[in-house]
Amino acid sequence: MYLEVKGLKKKYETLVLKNVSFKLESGKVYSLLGQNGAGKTTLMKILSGIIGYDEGEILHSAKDLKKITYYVPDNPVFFEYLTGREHLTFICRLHRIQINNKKMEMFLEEYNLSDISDKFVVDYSYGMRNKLAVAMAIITSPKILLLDEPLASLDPLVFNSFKKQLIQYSRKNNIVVVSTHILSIAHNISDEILILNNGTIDQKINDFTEKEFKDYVLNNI
Ligand SMILES: Nc1ncnc2c1ncn2[C@@H]1O[C@H](COP(=O)(O)OP(=O)(O)OP(=O)(O)O)[C@@H](O)[C@H]1O
Repeated sequence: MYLEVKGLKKKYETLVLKNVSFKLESGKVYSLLGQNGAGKTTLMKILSGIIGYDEGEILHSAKDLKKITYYVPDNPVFFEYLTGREHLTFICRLHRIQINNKKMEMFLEEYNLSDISDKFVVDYSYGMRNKLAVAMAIITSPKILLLDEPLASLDPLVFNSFKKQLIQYSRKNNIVVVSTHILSIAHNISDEILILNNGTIDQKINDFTEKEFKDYVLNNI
């Protein structure tokens, strides 16, 4: 699976994306970085087909990009009085995915959700909600997983297991894009970085040390 964006433009009242070009390949995690209002959410919504764009091209090897892409927003919405397990079952039904009890238990175990799976979401912390939102995406096996600031609220232990899971997921021939403001997370998790600045993208392989990474991003953001 590959995806190439060429000369993408998106205008609201002002031109937010002026000339955005980059390439994504299966098997990699990408961090999407940029100042508040740079256009990260706009770009993710365009990639997932939620909103359109004004000019440019999105080239890809998929039959239907919308069907293989899953966007997790920064403020996911839940049914407060359904449990985590019920949300996962619901999303599987919506995507016509068969999942038996044994598989569901394995999935809950793998994503460290067993303890909270039978609680109502109304009782979840912010971090738990983010975990559930990402699990709901992963259980549908999207080839392109777009995560809008999902990691900020996770404690270091949960973050570490989360990081492993996202990297593992990408290595199964999938693309993972994570938007974040936390540079140590971006450095830790990504194979490549996409810096959105002034409506264009700078794409770089992440072979930086953490200090080099921070210096580079801060000078180019
Ligand atoms: N539906 C909309 N109508 C008009 N303007 C919009 C709309 N959505 C976003 N914008 C504007 O587009 C710009 C980019 O917003 P976007 O949410 O994509 O940025 P972002 O990089 O995700 O920001 P943040 O890091 O703060 O989440 C902002 O100036 C925002 O006000």
